[in-house]
Amino acid sequence: MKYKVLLIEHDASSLRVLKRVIGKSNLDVVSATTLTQAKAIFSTTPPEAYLCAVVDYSLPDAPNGEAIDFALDSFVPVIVITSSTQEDVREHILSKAVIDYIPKQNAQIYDYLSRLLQRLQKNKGVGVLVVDTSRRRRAAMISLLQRHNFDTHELAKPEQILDYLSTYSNIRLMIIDNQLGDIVGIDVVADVRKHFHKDTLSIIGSSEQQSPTVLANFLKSGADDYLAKPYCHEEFFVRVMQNVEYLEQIALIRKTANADYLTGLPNRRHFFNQVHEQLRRSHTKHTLALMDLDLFKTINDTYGHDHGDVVLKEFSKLLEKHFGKFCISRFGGEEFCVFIVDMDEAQALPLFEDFRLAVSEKKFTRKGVSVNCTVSIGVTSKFKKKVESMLGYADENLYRAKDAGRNQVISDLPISTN
Ligand SMILES: Nc1nc2c(ncn2[C@@H]2O[C@H](COP(=O)(O)OP(=O)(O)OP(=O)(O)O)[C@@H](O)[C@H]2O)c(=O)[nH]1
Repeated sequence: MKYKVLLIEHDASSLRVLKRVIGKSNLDVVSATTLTQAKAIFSTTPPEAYLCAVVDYSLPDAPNGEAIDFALDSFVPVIVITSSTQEDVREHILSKAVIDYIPKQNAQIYDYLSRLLQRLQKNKGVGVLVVDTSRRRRAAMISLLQRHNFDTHELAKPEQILDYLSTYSNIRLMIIDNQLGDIVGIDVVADVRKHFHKDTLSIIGSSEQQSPTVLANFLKSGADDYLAKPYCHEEFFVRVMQNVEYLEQIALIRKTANADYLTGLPNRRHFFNQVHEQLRRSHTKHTLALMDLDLFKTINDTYGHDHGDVVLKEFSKLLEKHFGKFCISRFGGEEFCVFIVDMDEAQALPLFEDFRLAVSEKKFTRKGVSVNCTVSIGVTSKFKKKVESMLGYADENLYRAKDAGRNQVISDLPISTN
């Protein structure tokens, strides 16, 4: 869903630049130059359609931040921009429940706004759990987090944390107080870390105790950061954002390391990690298939390497469509692999036969030129100690498929479709 941003700005040149910046963030801009105009436009759209409002503090018909109150009263989060450098204006803005305040000082503010808008969109999918026995302290944090569009969760007691984190898998950050009745937050963190790794969950410990050992013990027990109470809003957000962004960076690095550069499919190493993970849970029957595009060199030689790349990418999409719920991989070159858990080759063969047919019927088109391509598939359910042993058996069957004329599925079973 493409969100809207309500932009209320009187200055024409600033309006033009802001529209461009917001539009670049893949958001629809709804703009107004006065509060009156904004009210008229806003009355026709539900507030849920808006990611936020970007509001100039001083407008001709709203000189003292009245437009901020209008947006907040309409349940739209607000980013304020202002050319005023007066301290009392800054304090007035920050006394309201705004997302942020951006002074119109230099061109960097547009870059900052752009990053902020992207964050607000991403935050909608990021869960944050606040664990604190005090309803007032929880409410204060939840209110701050909601301004930044986080998906918020709260718990007054630590006993349910593990179940909670397992149920709500989008929770990326837990902020936990140290005084949890009879239980110490530091001990809870140590326990949570046995189940949730730092790469998937960040933890910020927090306390009203002014003791340096609390901070150190939180960090030694597995917390990533510490927030001393009382805290100022800016510090709270900086710590929250840094921890969330750290996890996103890790996820990005992991994704890059695990994926084949051309097709985006899992690479061989990641494929076997996934397969071993599945085998830990299931010990019944499995099927592995090795696939190799037929006479692919001819496609490269005839139509060029770029067209060959298109074939590989389109083939990968088809593979995902047919086998996306199983483990799949591009092993390299024009060789692919599929591992199906809890299914023997007799059950899996029709799936591979369907796929082989779909590939043979597909047109791989680049710049108006279409080519056909077929695939040979070797399938096995034979397993000797390690799953890697299946590769050898599948490879033998793949060789037989090539030898028998290509464009076919060969397994250890004598079946009619072969
Ligand atoms: N376009 C493109 N070609 C690749 C890529 N990786 C490997 N190839 C090419 O894939 C071709 C594989 O050719 P061969 O191993 O001779 O096999 P084949 O032509 O498919 O013949 P058979 O396997 O016997 O059916 C070679 O020409 C490689 O250069 C890639 O990422 N992109």
